[in-house]
Amino acid sequence: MQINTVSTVENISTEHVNGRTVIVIDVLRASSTIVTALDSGFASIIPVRTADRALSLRSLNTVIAGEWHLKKFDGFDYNNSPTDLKKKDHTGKHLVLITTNGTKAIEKAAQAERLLIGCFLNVSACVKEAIIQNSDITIYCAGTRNEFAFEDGLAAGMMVHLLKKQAASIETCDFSDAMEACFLQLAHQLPKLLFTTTTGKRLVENQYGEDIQYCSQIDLSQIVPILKGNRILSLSDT
Ligand SMILES: O=C(O)[C@H](CS(=O)(=O)O)OP(=O)(O)O
Repeated sequence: MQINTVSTVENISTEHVNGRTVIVIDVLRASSTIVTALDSGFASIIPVRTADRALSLRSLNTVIAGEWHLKKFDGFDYNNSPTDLKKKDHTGKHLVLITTNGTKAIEKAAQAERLLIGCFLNVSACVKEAIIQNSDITIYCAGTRNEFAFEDGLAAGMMVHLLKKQAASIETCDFSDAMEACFLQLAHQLPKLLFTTTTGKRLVENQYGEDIQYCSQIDLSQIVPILKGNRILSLSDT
């Protein structure tokens, strides 16, 4: 089994996607929001690319969330904030979501054999599920505004480490090994380290420090989100 880690949203190629299991990581915050939404009772997530498209899906059964460069769009119910979303019961509703990096990464990798969503919150469940299929795996870091995001690299490194421990025989790329080394060296500095990353600092400036603390929790959830058509569901519901 080959494991490749892709460092930014634009670095993905068809070779990284076709016939593979792709895990989209966007720790701060899209992946964490998606895991949290499914964990707290949303029936599905509908990722979209424009605010107009999101608003066109408004109905009694939808909740609309998202941001562009951290600012909530006019007319939306929520920012891309997992801790805000959790405050109210939306059981059975569908979350329409647009984010700066995460939903773009999901769209770019949509042709994967299986597309899973991962972050610290569901890291072990996600890795376990990725191994089952026995396909090659691409760990796809969404990053931030076309740049590498350290928090995504650390989560990728943890996944690589778990994969090495659990899969029978794997081959890793240099970037996967580098991220594993970073994770092993720095894991003890979580959650503090996430406050010092580029996205972490931006979130603090915008009063979203609570999200950083929340998103740094390891294995809070057993939910593994999977893309089915144009929706993201919990794998256990498919
Ligand atoms: O909403 C977020 O946390 C980020 C915003 S930023 O562009 O990275 O500052 O978007 P995401 O798509 O969740 O990475």
